[in-house]
Formats: sequence, C-alpha cells, structure tokens
Amino acid sequence: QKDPKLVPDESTLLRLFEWKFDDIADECERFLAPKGYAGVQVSPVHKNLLYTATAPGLWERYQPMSYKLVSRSGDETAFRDMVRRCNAVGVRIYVDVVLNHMSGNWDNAVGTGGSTADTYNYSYPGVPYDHSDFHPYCILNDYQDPEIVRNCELVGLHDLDQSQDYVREKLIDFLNHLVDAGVAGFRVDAAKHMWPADLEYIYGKVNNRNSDAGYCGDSSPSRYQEVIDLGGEAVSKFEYNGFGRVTEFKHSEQIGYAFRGNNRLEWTYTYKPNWGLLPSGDALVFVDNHDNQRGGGNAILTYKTPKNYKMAIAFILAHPYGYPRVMSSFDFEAHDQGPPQDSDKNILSPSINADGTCGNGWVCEHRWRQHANMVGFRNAVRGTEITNWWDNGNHQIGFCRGDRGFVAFNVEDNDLKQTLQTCLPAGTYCDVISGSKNNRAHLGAELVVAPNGEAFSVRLISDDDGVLAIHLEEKL
Ligand SMILES: O=C(NCCCOc1c(-c2ccc(O)c(O)c2)oc2cc(O)cc(O)c2c1=O)[C@@H]1CCCN1C(=O)/C=C/c1ccc(O)c(O)c1
Ligand SMILES: [Ca+2]
Repeated sequence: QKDPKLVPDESTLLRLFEWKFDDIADECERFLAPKGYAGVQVSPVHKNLLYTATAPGLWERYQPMSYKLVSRSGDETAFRDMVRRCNAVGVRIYVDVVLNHMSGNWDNAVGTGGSTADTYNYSYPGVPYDHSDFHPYCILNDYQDPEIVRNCELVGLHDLDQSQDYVREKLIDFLNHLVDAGVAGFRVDAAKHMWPADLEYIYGKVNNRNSDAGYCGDSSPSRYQEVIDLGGEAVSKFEYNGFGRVTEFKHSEQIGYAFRGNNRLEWTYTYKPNWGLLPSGDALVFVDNHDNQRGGGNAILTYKTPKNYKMAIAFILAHPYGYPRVMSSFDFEAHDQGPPQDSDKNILSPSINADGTCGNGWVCEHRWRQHANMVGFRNAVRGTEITNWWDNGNHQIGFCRGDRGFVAFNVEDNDLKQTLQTCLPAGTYCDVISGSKNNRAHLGAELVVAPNGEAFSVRLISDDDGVLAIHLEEKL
C-alpha cells in the first residue's frame, strides 16, 4: 500500500547511499534506532555489471546483470543479517529495486555470467533473460512520447518488456525474495519508464511482509516510485500515485529555491497550487537525492551549502506534508565519482569520530545534530497539524505543530527577533537545533515560553543555524 511501514511514532526515512550492509546494521543499532529514524533505503542489492573489475564507478549499480543478492555492499548473508539486526531495533529496510532494465552494451563487462558477448546479445544467463524478454531496440530520445519513454532504451540500458508473463514472473520472484528476507518495501527506480498497468500488476503479486520480521498485520510491502516529473513531459507523476507513493521532485526543487531565499517562504505553508504537488499522502519528499545532488540545476540544496541545507531539512521534517527521506552521502567532486574505496577497490567503511561525525570520506548528514534532533521533533509532533503560521512577508517564518512543537526560520539577511506564539505550555525548552537535553543541562540555546505561550524568538544571521526548534519532549 502507499504508506511505508512506520514503526509507531517514527516517521523519517534515511538513504544510506552506497553503504555496505554490515555498516548499515551497525548504524541501525548504535545511532538510527536511538535517534528515532524509521527506516533505511539501501542501494540496489542485485548483481550489477562492473564496467571494469578494477575501478568500480558509481552508476554501474543501476545496471543489473541478475537478481542474485551480491553487490559491493555485500552478499545475501550480509543482506539478511542487516535486515534482521535493523528490524530487531525497529529500523525498517527498503530496497532500491531496478525493474526497468538490465545493463547496456559494455566491452570487457563482468558480472554474473556477464561477458562482452552477453551484453551485446541481450543475454543474461544469471536470470536467465534473452533477447525476446526485451523491447525491440529503440533509443529513448523523446520525452514527449509516452510510448518512447516506456519502451525504448534509457541511455542505452536494455529495456525489459514487463508486459510479458515470463519477465513479470522474474521480477515478482525477485521482490518476493526480498520480502522473504524481511524488508518493509521498495524504492522503485525509473518507474516513469515502465507502464503503470504493468507495475500495478507486479505489486499485486508480491507477498505480504514477512511476519517473522515483526510486522503486525498482513501488510503489503510499501513502494515509493521514482518518477522524475518537473512538468513539461508527456509522462506525469499522477499516473503512478494510485498504487504507491511517488517521489515529489517539484517539491525538492521549490524547497531548494525557498531556502536559498529565492521563493517567498510563506508559499511553503500553503504549497502554492501552481506547484502542482502530489497529495500529501502520496508524496515521498526530500531536499536532495543521489541523482539531483550531482547535478540538479541551481535549485537543489545539498551538504555543499550546509547552512541553507540544514534549514531545508529542518523544514521538511517539521512540516506535515509527505513522507520525508533524508539523504546521507559520501563527499564527491566529479558527477560519476564512486564511493570511498580501499586499496582493493572495495567500499571503505565510514569511520565514526569521537564527536559522532564520520570520516573516511563519508558526509553522514544523518548524524548532524540538526538533522538527527529534527527526526526527534517530527516524532514528537506526529499527528498534529500546522497552526499559528507567522511570516514577515519576506523570508522569516514560524509555526506550531499542534500544542507539541514550534519552529522558526530566518532565510534573509536580517536578524529574526520576534515575540511569537509557540502554542506550548509555559516553561523553558531546549532549542534542539543548537543542542539537546541530557541529564545534566541543555548544551545549546534555550527558549522561555510565557504562560500565554509566547516566546521571544531570536535567530541572528550570525548564528550557526537559521532555524530554531522546540518541542514538548525537550522541555527542561
Ligand atoms: O549522464 C548520465 N545519464 C544520462 C542522464 C541521466 O539519465 C538517467 C536517468 C534519468 C534521469 C532523468 C530523468 O528524468 C529520467 O527519467 C531518468 O535514470 C537512470 C536510472 C537508472 O537506473 C540508470 C541510469 O543510468 C539512469 C540515467 O542515466 C550518467 C551516465 C550514465 C548514468 N548517468 C546518470 O546520470 C544516472 C542517473 C540516475 C541513476 C539512477 C537513478 O535512479 C536516477 O534517477 C538517475
Ligand atoms: Ca522501460
């Protein structure tokens, strides 16, 4: 169904891009569960083409060679162990599945039964697939023709024909294999390039979640579908939200503009109708993703502009629209630069520094105090609506979430100094952006709420962060 399996009171998804399964399992236990992250989206788990065995690139994981669970993140044993360990601490696993295509033609390709001859002959003995399982060759060179978008080769990747029973059977088996391992659902890659009817059929044949993995009820695995739709193309995201959630790229773009100070922030409250967004219950929202962080035009905010990025993340976690996914990356310069690697070309594990940040080339945005504490904010205000929206007609806003939380943002070049209604009971609260309560004292800024619920909210442009957030669970 549309709604990803949410462990009670938890409501933020995390993308651990290119992380190995053993490291994800460790992170579930030592950080994600304690901080209240609801689930992890892992990178594709299938056997993929290796451009060359020596210098693995980045995009090859989106070029399947078979559905065997072996990749640079680990083998099937490591995958199952990760799912078990994360489920045990209430962090669900969502797999990035590539159903639209297999690899492209590659010289000296290596992979399960893959060789140069195999890729040029559309032969994938590891499944097995042969030429008859693919659409007749055509180049995907016209996004204004829905047939071409679905039936032709996206950047030369061999395009499976999901209308055929045999192909459907192979894809359904792959998804059921993952469900058997205990996953909560799927991120469906390149859904725009597959026919809605075929996807709906396939989802309908996938087994219910494995009750051994601790899921209550016979719930169908959730699916959120990647449909890159910024308007102007023949294929619309509204063709896919009847049977699953859909990634809301227009939101990612508009939030990027808003927290760069280009959009008037008051728009973000009503989500201007002309943005044409998906209904909240159908939307998977994010500030950036693995693709648009590498080249999403001048709108997308990433870890490379940290102050604005943290405000945008805080906003999507404070706002009730959609189901938010936080991106966690490795540091990169080149668009197609692969993850940090050791001398054997294996992925290098993130190191965890004494202050909780990561090393070895991993950014670990999800460990930044501002991100992690806003996950706690979102859990604390779950089920409430926005009230008492305030803005100064420019780029300063504030709002309550019911009577459980309050946030204020300053995205302009003037200090924010306003007495605002926080909707909270009188008392002293920790600003979770600048610190967090512990059994001794609050290590950051504090906010005193008067009996009438008002507080003098300050966010100076000289402050490290341009956002302020308090909630009931961080009341001193
Ligand atoms: O220049 C590139 N690609 C052409 C422009 C991006 O087009 C791609 C899109 C794409 C982009 C925009 C759209 O509106 C759209 O409908 C599709 O989706 C993909 C999905 C895949 O599973 C594998 C791919 O290679 C792609 C891809 O190349 C580089 C080199 C090859 C991979 N790649 C890339 O840039 C890879 C990008 C990539 C990979 C995985 C993704 O899930 C994704 O969204 C993008
Ligand atoms: Ca296709």
